[in-house]
Amino acid sequence: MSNKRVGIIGVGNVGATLTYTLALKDICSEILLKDINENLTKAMMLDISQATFVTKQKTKIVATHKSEDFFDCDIVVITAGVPRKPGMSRDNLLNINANIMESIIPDVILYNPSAIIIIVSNPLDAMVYKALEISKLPRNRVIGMAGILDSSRMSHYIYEKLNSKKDEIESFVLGGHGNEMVPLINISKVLNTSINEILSSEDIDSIIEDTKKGGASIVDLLKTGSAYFAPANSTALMIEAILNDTKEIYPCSVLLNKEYGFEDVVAGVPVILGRKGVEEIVEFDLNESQKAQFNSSINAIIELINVLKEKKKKI
Ligand SMILES: NC(=O)c1ccc[n+]([C@@H]2O[C@H](COP(=O)([O-])OP(=O)(O)OC[C@H]3O[C@@H](n4cnc5c(N)ncnc54)[C@H](O)[C@@H]3O)[C@@H](O)[C@H]2O)c1
Repeated sequence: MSNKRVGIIGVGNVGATLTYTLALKDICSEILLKDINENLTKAMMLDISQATFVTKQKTKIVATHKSEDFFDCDIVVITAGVPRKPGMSRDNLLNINANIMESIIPDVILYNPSAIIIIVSNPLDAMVYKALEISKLPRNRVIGMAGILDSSRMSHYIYEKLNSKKDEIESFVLGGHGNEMVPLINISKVLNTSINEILSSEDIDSIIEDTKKGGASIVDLLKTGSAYFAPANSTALMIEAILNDTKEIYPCSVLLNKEYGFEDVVAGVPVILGRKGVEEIVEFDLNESQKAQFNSSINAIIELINVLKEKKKKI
C-alpha cells in the first residue's frame, strides 16, 4: 500500500463504489470523501470503513465537509453531478454539471495544489474541458475516465458473441464518450487475433451498436440512474496506474494539442498513464473509416464545448 491520499468528490453511486473498490485494493493510505449530502458522505464512510475490517484492509476512509479538510490529495476524482435518467442523453447534463464543476474546482485546486484530477461527471469530454479551463492546470493533470469503460463494454459484447475466455479479449474504444464513440475493430482482439478475422460483419455491427448504447441500456433498465460498477472499476484502474507509475496505455479523455490532427478539444485517445498523469499521448494509425468516425466524434464534442464558450461569453 502506497502512502498516498485519494480524494473523491461526489459519493453517490459511482463515487461510493469507487471508494469501496479502492479500499479493497489497498493501494492508497487514505481516501477522503466529500459530497453536498453530508449524511450520505458519513454513511458511506462508515459502511465502507466497516467493510474493510471484514477482510483487514488498511486504507483509512475519511468523511469531510469543509473544503479545507479535503486537502493534500495526490489524486482527486470528481464524480459529483447528476446522472442520466431514461430518455436523457449525456449531453442533457451539460449546464447543470458545468455549474457543479465551477462550484467545486477552485477549492480543489486551492487545497490540493499537486493533485492530478480525474473527471467522471458527464458529458465527460466537455466536463474535462471545463475543468481544465477553471483549474488552469496543464493537460497532463486533468484526465477524463470513459475509454476504459467503453472498451470494457465492447469486450463484454465480444464475449457474448464468442463465449471465449474473458481475459483473452482486448478492446479499444476512442473518441468522445457519446453516441459517436469509435470502437477500433482491427485493434480489438481475442488471443491476439483481430475480431475482424473471427466474427461476421453482422456480429461486429451488433457489437459496435451495443457498445455505443452500453450506458443507455443500463439507464433504461435501472430507470433511476446510470451504471456504476464498471465506471468505478475503470476509474480505479486509472488511479492504480498513476499511483504505481505503471506507464500502461489506456484510452483516456485529454486535451488534444495537434495529436490526431485536432487542438483545443478534449477526446478519448490512448495515453501512457504514470506518476505525472498523462505522460504521453500515443498516436495509433487510424484507417480512413476510423479517421472519419473520429472526426464526427470530435465535431459532436466541439458542439458541446461551444455551448460552454457561448455561456461564458454571456456572463
Ligand atoms: N465518465 C463515465 O464514463 C461515467 C460513467 C458513469 C457515470 N458518469 C457520470 O458521473 C456522475 C455521477 O454519477 P452517479 O451515478 O454517481 O450519480 P449519483 O447521483 O449517484 O451521485 C452524484 C453525487 O454527486 C453529489 N453532488 C452533486 N452536486 C455536488 C456538489 N456541488 N458537490 C459535491 N457533491 C455533489 C450528489 O449529492 C450525489 O451524491 C454523473 O454525471 C454521471 O453521468 C460518468
